[in-house]
Amino acid sequence: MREALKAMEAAMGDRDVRFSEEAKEESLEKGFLRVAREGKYYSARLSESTPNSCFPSSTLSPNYLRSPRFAIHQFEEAFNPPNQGFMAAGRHSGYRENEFRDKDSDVDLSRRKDYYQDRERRGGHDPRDRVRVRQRDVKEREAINGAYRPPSGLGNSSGGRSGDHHSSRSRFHREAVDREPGELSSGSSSDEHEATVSVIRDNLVNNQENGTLGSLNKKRKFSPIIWDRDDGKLNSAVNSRNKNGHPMEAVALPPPPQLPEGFVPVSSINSGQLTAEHTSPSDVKVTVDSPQDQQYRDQEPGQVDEDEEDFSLAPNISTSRWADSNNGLDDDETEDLKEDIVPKKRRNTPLVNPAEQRLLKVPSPEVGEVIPWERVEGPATKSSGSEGERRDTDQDVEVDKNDYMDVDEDANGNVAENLSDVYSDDDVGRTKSPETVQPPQRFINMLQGCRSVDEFERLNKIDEGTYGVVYRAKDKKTGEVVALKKVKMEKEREGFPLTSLREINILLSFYHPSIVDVKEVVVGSSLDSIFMVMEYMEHDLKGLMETMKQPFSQSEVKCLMLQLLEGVKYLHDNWVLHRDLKTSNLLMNNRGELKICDFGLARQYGSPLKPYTHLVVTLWYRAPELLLGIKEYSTAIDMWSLGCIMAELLAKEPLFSGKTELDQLDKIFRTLGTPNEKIWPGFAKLPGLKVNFVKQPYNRLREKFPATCFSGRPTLSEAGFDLLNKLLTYDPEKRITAEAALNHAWFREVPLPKSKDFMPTFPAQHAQDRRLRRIMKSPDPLEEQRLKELKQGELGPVGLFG
Ligand SMILES: Nc1ncnc2c1ncn2[C@@H]1O[C@H](COP(=O)(O)OP(=O)(O)OP(=O)(O)O)[C@@H](O)[C@H]1O
Repeated sequence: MREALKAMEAAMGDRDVRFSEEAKEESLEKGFLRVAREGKYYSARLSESTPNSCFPSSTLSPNYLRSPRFAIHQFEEAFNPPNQGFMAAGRHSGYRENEFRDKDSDVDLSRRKDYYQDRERRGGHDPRDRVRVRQRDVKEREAINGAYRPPSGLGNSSGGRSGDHHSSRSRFHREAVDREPGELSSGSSSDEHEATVSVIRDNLVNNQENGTLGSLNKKRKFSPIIWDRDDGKLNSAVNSRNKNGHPMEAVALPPPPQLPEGFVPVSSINSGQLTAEHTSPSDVKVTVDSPQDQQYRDQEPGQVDEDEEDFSLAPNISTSRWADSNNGLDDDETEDLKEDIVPKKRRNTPLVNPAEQRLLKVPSPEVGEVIPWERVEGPATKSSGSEGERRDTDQDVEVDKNDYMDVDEDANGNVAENLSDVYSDDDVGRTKSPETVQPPQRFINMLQGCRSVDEFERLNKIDEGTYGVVYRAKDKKTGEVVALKKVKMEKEREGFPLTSLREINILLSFYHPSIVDVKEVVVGSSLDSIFMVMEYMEHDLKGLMETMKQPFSQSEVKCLMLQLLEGVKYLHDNWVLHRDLKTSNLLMNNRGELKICDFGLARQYGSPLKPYTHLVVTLWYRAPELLLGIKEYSTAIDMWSLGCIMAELLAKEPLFSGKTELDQLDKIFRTLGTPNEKIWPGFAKLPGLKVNFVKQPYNRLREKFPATCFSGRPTLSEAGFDLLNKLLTYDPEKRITAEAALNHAWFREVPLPKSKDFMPTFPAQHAQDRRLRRIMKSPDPLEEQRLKELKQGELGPVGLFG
């Protein structure tokens, strides 16, 4: 650690940062350095002593330690207010004139110390203790419930009762709520398939006998939550675009976690070099009972819980890698700062393959220094991403001609590249060379600043969302076809929209094959027109499914879900919640690649931050805990969305298409059964549970996805249904994690996931404005609202690019 600190000093030496001995001691203890320079805060997390992120100091090599420095550059540039030239690289004088806070201290650790002492006095305890307690708890539970059984143990029904592991927790009574079946409600009709009680009962009994509803012990990600403080400020979280960008905290994240056993994601620029020693954010696990499908395991058909009052408190999970450090940041100023936290530049890699090592040997770019790609990689070793981009260009010409992409041509042209990057039928173990994917070229010319949007030729408008208008455009120099997302500024009175800053930062920072790549930021004629230059994707899944006659097959859904889960796992491993996963935010190209886009609502999680709004996630994909007003939520909200998406991919129609929040809940309850304290401890206390919802005691999801069917309904195997149930588990604590889902048996059974190369291709949608077309068809109230806004002409001046 000491060496690490020295290395950090050296790495940051040009910024004239000095750490006092005392500060070093503090840092060793807390794994966190905090620096105030020129009115801005920078934080570098050493992570060793932080819960959930232990890794040995040997990994804090100078290479690793470059990242705080990178991050500082990045944040300085990103948070230069627009009038100083947003993203105008090299304008370091900019922020000096815009100092948000003027702190003299170089290392701001004393408040943290005070905070801990204060906590101590108030009987609080170090969050790390909580981890230890939890870990002990895990062991105890494992002893009670038996050893961990992986998801492949489908059909095992002998797991612990869902309530068992809560038995030792404190108990409380909920207010009695008298409800009658069908009592609700929202006034909306249900689209459920009606089935007789006896059929349902038979199904349930059969399933139980078959063991399909049996409980499984599973490892559960010990996910951190967000602590709420202030209901009144909820809207500020939603409308945070109205805020000025605060000085940001550049946070060094630890190396990525170990991949699931036997699984090598498409993104494998990493290897297992560090995995044995590292702990990921998701590595602290608890054993819990299995999810949704077992929610009614102990419930006889027709039986409504009579012991609902006798339940246990849901655990207050509040441990995160950030919690320790952040607990020390207890003044408002710091809370503000934390609220606006964005992730630092980070790659999904412990950087071990030779190409990557070469890359690391190149010193980090200095201010004003241009580092051409060739200098890093050599001209012969372009990343597959770059190749992909070039292919995009070529293909797009093809698309323009006949509106179809030819996958064979593609494969012929790039066989080697593609073959290493797919889920082939005989390669379900997903082993692949770690050298297939390289990080993209994203060095910014610090002297010249951003390029102008004039360097692109507008081809057509693709879509328009809340925060941006997306165009298809061509780079005049390279001919490459890209997507340009113009940040909407018209409603901003106080500078650059924070949501866009977050999106730009996240997308510039992250690199993963399942996350849309932002190549650069360009400026329009006025400084307030900013464009993100993204790789162009021919489709979004929502639009695509609308054009399809048949739904995706199971093997195609598997291919898509694997990519989606990999992307979401990457986000969650990097402490980012997407918070708006839906089919229109999943892009697909005609190479069978799926990429997540729209990070406007994404944010970092895991700290005791300002309250998180529950008004995230488009209604149809919104988790029940959000619909019921919970504000302490975590990665599980994204996993629910994934359940809805999986069902939609299989059925080619949304699973729960509510018109209002109540209607949405009603639809969910009618399909999955009304939750109760037994299957979801804490349910009765949820803030939104003021309405008497329909009391539907059975999980009827299987009716929508039978194992066999001749009436055209989508079929789903037992394993597939098990995964779907686990994604759609009510209790967020029991909901499956991305990592566990990736290891699910469904992906290993026949039909195996389709290779990306053999995914179907579709006519490109670029000639149409996707959103307008979608709005015409979609009853999504949010979409309708947006259409209204569009019609009201709030779009600002129209130029070449809007
Ligand atoms: N890189 C891309 N390539 C092709 N199309 C894209 C790309 N990025 C976005 N789109 C299209 O533009 C649409 C809107 O993009 P995006 O969701 O990022 O905007 P938004 O304003 O944040 O939308 P929302 O209102 O859903 O929050 C997407 O649904 C997709 O159809």
